[in-house]
Amino acid sequence: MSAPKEMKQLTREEVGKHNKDGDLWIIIDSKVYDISRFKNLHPGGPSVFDSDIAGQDATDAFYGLHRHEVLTRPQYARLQIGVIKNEQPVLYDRHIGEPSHIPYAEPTWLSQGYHSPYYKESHRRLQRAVRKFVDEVIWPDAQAREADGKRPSQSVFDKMAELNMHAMRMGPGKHLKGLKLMGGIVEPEEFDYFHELIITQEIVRCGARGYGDGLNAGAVIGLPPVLNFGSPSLQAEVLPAVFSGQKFICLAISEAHAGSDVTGLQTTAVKTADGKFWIVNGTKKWITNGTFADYFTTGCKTEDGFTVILIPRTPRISTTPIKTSYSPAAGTASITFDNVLVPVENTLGEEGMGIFVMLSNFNHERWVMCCSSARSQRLIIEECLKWTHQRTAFTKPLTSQPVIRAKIASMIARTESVQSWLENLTYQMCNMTYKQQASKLAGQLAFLKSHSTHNAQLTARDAVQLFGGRALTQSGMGQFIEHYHRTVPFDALLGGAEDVLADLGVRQAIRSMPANARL
Ligand code: HEM
Repeated sequence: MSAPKEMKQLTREEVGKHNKDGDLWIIIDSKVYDISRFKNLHPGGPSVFDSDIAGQDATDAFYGLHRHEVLTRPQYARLQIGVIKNEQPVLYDRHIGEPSHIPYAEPTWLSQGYHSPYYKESHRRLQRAVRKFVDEVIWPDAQAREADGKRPSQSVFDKMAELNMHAMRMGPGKHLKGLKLMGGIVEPEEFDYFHELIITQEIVRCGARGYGDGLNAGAVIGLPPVLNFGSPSLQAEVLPAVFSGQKFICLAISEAHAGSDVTGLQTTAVKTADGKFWIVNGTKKWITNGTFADYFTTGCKTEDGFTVILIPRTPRISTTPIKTSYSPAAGTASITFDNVLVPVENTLGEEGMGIFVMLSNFNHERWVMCCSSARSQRLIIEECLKWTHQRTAFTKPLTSQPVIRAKIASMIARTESVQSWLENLTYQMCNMTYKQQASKLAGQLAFLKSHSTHNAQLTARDAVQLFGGRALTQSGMGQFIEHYHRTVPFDALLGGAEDVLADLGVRQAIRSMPANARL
């Protein structure tokens, strides 16, 4: 952060002399800016500089109205002409690759001076490496693509592939065997659900929901059926293609006609007379990554019921982008299958048993969503704490108002409860077989997902109250709040609607009631 060498060393008295139109300097965090010409171009208007800040220290005035990032944009950074002699800049927004020092901006296990029984040294190594990678490679692409709506850059997929991140996002399992994970800092055999949680939570820190989904969310939900039910030859073709970031896959279940009610689906798969191919016809809707997917893990109505089939892209499949409230970077699509021929070997699981293929992945999918939700709530807390700390109203920082502090208290309590429950359940997953997870954790994870997304929406609402009008604009101080508030309702729907999941949790509990229990 030190000033470039050619910067003038100035005293505050010298700066103070440049305090009029045509010769106007200000100090922000010990850096001196010449705004003589910029004044009339200033997006906030020229009049703000006519006040007593001309030639003076405008640090507090600046941070009450702008994000730090404004000063790092090249067109504004070059307004800096000097530094104040014997002073150093002390303000920053984020240190690349470093943990945040804002209270509650990190889970306790990453906060200085706290302890956790869950995370081993390999988790900490992975977290540090992924944090750096996300800050340096993913974060800038996330901000740019969320804004321009293009899909995540292929260079990001490629770099993730080099580190085998796409494979790690599928969780622990034999698909990791022999792979060099994150440059070799974690052994495939020791990779567990906490490692996976770390990767998911680190990526979510980008605060770009559409981009986050664009970054292979389709594989997170669409590849497990291939991993668990695909034939060896199908796996040999599809897994390396997806793990190397060269091919993309999506889960194509929901339709305009039906979503969770799979019996209502109208996409049909009928066998050819020789029994060698399926002929697939129908439409799908809201399919994440659908616009650029090469493979479609597709729910079809077949003679025996509901069957899941892996359909490679052909010219007889058309995918059209759907405009949603988040960025088109997610590749959300409507899909039409028009007499698409698919080899029967591409059937995932048994014919007519597609529901088991889908059910088998629900727990993991919901757990991934809880990881994301817990971390994105924390990002909002960090934004809110910074804002209410630096913003002055009625001559005092916003944090001096009890109503503001009460909102922050609720946000923190909600987020910490989600993360703690999540870590508990992750620990259970690490110590249970898949079958045990299915019977013991379906209810717990349904509850946690419902609890997470309910809390997330309360936090989004509270954050809007704290940021006021700035929570409604897509740039400026409240840009992450606006984004979060706009996109967070998705989380309460995907992978099971909030109320339905809460009900599922209770129904599971009732099923486990001992027959002889009485008050
Ligand atoms: C080098 C110094 C400055 C630069 C480069 C700068 C740049 C900007 C930019 C880019 C915006 C658009 C909103 C955003 O992107 O956040 C903005 C808005 C604004 N600026 Fe500045 N600014 C500077 C100094 C100041 C100072 C010292 C004040 C106040 C005393 C000020 C008052 C405002 C106001 C009131 C707005 C409108 C904010 C809103 O609508 O939320 N600016 N400025």
